[in-house]
Amino acid sequence: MIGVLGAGAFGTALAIALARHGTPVALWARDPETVAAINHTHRAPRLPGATLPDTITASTDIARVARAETLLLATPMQSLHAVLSQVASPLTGQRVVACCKGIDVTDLTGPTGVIARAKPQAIAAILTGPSFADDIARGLPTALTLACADADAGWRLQRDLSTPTLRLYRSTDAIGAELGGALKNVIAIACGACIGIGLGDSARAALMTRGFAEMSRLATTLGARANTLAGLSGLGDLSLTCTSDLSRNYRFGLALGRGTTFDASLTVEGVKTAEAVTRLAARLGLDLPICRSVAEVSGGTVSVGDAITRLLNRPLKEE
Ligand SMILES: NC(=O)C1=CN([C@@H]2O[C@H](COP(=O)(O)OP(=O)(O)OC[C@H]3O[C@@H](n4cnc5c(N)ncnc54)[C@H](O)[C@@H]3O)[C@@H](O)[C@H]2O)C=CC1
Ligand SMILES: O=C(CO)COP(=O)(O)O
Repeated sequence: MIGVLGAGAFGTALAIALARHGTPVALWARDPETVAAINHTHRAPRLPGATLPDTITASTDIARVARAETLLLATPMQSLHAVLSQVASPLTGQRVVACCKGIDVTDLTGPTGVIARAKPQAIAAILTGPSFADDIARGLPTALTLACADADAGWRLQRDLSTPTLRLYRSTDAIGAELGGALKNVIAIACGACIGIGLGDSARAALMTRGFAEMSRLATTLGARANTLAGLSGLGDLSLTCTSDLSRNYRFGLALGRGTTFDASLTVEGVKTAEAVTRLAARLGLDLPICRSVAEVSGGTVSVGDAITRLLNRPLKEE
């Protein structure tokens, strides 16, 4: 039995993939309507079109779901600490796998840091990489990074969570994997804004490349390995998110660039992450101009046009 906290698009998609492969899944959702839809109609409101296997059972009882030996956390990043706080158990020795992407604006740590703070006796891991929930739910081939500082636990998680179409690569660099997944969303917003305002594909390629340099600068300063950033969780997810209209972060950026409105009910992790990154960079004395621009434009203090002018007018540098 695997427990999944969060019945949004990603939590539901992972539940479907695991259940199809023969693993029973208990899914926690906070609202009873979602639970009823899953249990009675095998449909999930956040993943329309998908039919859920009947070995997925949903519940509003977080304590029951949290008893599973392996727990996947699939709520948005900024709610992760609050959700873990609702679990009374210390989760001692249980494998707790964050499936969200971002940096907590309160304590400026990634998902495994939040798990360590809330449940220090749990084994924290992260599952991240290029993967749209719809693709996973449809059973299309997907490759992700499963990172856990505890190598033995990571090996077991890789074995238990891989399926014939969900291919997990193992790493012990949880910091690198979670920072790659968090930061690519910020760069995707920048790329969306660049395309939205009409700067074209060459400018987007420049932003992706210089954005990757910022991702690597921050992540390696915080202890990540450079080759983790070059893997699925970093470069892999950056490529997907900065180029696909299916990405909410990219589409949010497009709306900023076009000056149009964006559906506020959608999860856009890059906004808060840009804010957290800007504060982290100031604390660490790092220059991350693209991330800072995304924070300012998303926060409404600078226009897309002014941010671009400022980026282009920076002193010339060595690559
Ligand atoms: N949708 C996708 O394709 C992918 C999403 N992710 C990551 O998964 C995480 C979740 O994203 P999605 O599932 O797409 O979001 P979503 O917007 O589809 O669903 C979020 C779910 O979390 C619930 N939720 C929100 N705040 C909550 C709180 N305070 N307490 C309890 N539940 C709460 C909502 O009710 C909703 O069911 C994000 O960090 C995202 O970056 C990762 C890979 C792919
Ligand atoms: O993380 C994702 C793909 O790997 C999903 O991207 P969005 O959150 O931008 O939709």
